[in-house]
Amino acid sequence: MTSATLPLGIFSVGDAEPRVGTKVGSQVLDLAPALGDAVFDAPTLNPFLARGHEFWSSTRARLLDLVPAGLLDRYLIPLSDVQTHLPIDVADFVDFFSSLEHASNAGRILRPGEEPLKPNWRHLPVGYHGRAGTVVVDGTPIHRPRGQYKIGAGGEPQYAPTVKLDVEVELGFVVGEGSLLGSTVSVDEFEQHVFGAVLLLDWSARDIQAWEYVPLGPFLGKSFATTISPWVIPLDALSAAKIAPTPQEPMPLPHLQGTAPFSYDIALELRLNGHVVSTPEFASMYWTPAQQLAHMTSNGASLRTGDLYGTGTVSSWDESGFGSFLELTWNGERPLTLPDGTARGFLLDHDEITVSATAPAADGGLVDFGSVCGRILPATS
Ligand SMILES: O=C(O)/C=C/C(=O)CC(=O)CC(=O)O
Ligand SMILES: [Ca+2]
Ligand SMILES: [Mg+2]
Repeated sequence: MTSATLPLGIFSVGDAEPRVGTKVGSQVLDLAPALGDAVFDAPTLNPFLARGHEFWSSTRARLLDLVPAGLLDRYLIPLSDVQTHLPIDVADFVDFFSSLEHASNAGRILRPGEEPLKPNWRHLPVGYHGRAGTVVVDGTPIHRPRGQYKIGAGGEPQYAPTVKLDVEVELGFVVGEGSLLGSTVSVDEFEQHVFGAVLLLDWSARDIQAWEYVPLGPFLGKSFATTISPWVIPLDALSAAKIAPTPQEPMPLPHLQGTAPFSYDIALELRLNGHVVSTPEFASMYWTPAQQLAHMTSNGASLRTGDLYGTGTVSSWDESGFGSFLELTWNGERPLTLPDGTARGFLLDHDEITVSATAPAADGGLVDFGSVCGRILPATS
């Protein structure tokens, strides 16, 4: 792992107020005193994010000079002594649906006999607006949601705890610099507006979702919680992970094209109760994060500091990289057998989901995204 990633997050020690830090190996650098700037003496990254791209890059350049030289060592705190917090005050939350493999698999599972992809899918990155206020940080317990759903095709709807609790493996992108209402943001302006990336768990209740969303997008089937990792990886740390995007056919309309399009080579790992159940590859995503940003603003909707967008489930054509239990168990019909001998359709109470990721770093090492974890608690009464 490289120590040059310098991800940003919010930490606290004991009863002290949360503030901005960067992770350096197994330590956290306390940025407000280390850099002498009150923008880091804040309980979220938003004030820092709002300062814009040039400030993010100059801060990173300063740290890359000072940290390896040992000049800030007195501001380092062992990670084991700190608590991490939700890194951003999430302004708006959007979730895309941009993996060809996931969209095709989900279509086959949920709408057998129909064309798996809707006619618009290859023309625009399909997405929906999620619930910003229920984005939580790594480690926050997830209560099994209740909702309305039908048991079996002919059954009556009932209001009960979900029996099809799922999770989707995603990346989340964090907007730093906003845009004006009525203006659009082009594919080429992505790095100007987006500060960095997090790991994202899109908790999904498939029975609630199936009953409520046709023909609209997901609502209560997904709005009960979304978990993100505590450390935001700056795009500047991912320069060596840039790759050519997946070829697109047909060619997207001009407003979804860039002059030098790119995606990222990021290897994800999904674990259930400590057992690796799949290893999705972000490189296979059809729509890029820059195209998603351009699409999101293509009607003149403005960006705000703290906007978060999920890329959509990262998946594959075979089970080695399936990014949801919907796919891994084919809607519960083919339960997984775990190494501990237990079988799993959808998630059970007390199950623990962990996602981690790495990407190539400029120094030949790896960028460590760290991990994001959520444990299922029984439904509250
Ligand atoms: O195909 C469907 O009906 C539903 C798919 C999803 O729930 C996926 C979703 O949230 C978007 C994504 O993460 O790819
Ligand atoms: Ca999703
Ligand atoms: Mg969700």
